[in-house]
Amino acid sequence: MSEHNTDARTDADDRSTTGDGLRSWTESSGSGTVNIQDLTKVYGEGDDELVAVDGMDLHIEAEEFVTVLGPSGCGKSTVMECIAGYLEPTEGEVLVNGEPVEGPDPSRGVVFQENRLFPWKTINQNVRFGPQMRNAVDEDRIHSLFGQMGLEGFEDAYPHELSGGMQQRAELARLLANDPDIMLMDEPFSGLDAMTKELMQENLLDVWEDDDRTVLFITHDVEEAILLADRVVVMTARPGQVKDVIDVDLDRPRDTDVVTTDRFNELQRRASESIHDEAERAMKQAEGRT
Ligand SMILES: Nc1ncnc2c1ncn2[C@@H]1O[C@H](COP(=O)(O)OP(=O)(O)OP(=O)(O)O)[C@@H](O)[C@H]1O
Repeated sequence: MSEHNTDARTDADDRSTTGDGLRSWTESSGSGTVNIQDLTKVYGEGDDELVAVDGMDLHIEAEEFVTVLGPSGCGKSTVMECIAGYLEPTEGEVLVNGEPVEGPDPSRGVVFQENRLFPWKTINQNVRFGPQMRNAVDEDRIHSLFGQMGLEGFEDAYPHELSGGMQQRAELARLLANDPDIMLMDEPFSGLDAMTKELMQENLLDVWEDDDRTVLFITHDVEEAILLADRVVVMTARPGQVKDVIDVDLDRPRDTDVVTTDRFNELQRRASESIHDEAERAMKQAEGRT
């Protein structure tokens, strides 16, 4: 067992559950370590077998903001879905707070590029759906989330009545209503226009700086990866592994102006160089040349 894993088990000792096995509302903050250990995920069988991720190791500290960069098809979403508990690893394991992930849990909230709001429910109904299912609605919290996400006045709107940016704010509010320890974000802003994306990045940084949450954020955008992260993990082309980990030593709190600094540019260059060869390999794979 690795040193990191031992640390994570100590965190797990402090973890409490309610009678029905779900993390209780008040006890859910403060933890959120993730240990990915020798994770391999193979899809299909025989001639259709595809090794998406091969022996990946990564430790994420509680309250850390980690972004993941990698070429298309290198297994980023696969890794995230193993942490979320949507997928089972073929080999290896994912530990959260020292315990193996055995399925989805509200303490691990997921946001995708396309929001998963219920189209037939209002924004208010969507946001309170998770807590309602667990009999854990906190009216003050729901109310303050609407303020924090700039959704006041849109409580009774339906998702299709909102812009793409507003829908992603509602999606974030829906996620935060569950007070997750860990936020798993799979290219959440990639479908947004540049200005909305920048506002959402600032919004997310504010949310993260205010609360004690671990964030794993997948992106193809090198600038976004550095702007948000404590550490940028660069993955290899498929089968995915960790190629490089870049410590982002930029001051916090951060806003989008930081992208004009020399240090930002240095980090951006390093990340771009690191991903360049992998992107080429991924392109050859896609063209069937490897
Ligand atoms: N359910 C599945 N069945 C078979 N192959 C799959 C399945 N899901 C993903 N794959 C394949 O596994 C590989 C990794 O996919 P994954 O979506 O994890 O990559 P990614 O890095 O998130 O890609 P992208 O950046 O394009 O979103 C890809 O080649 C993909 O086609």
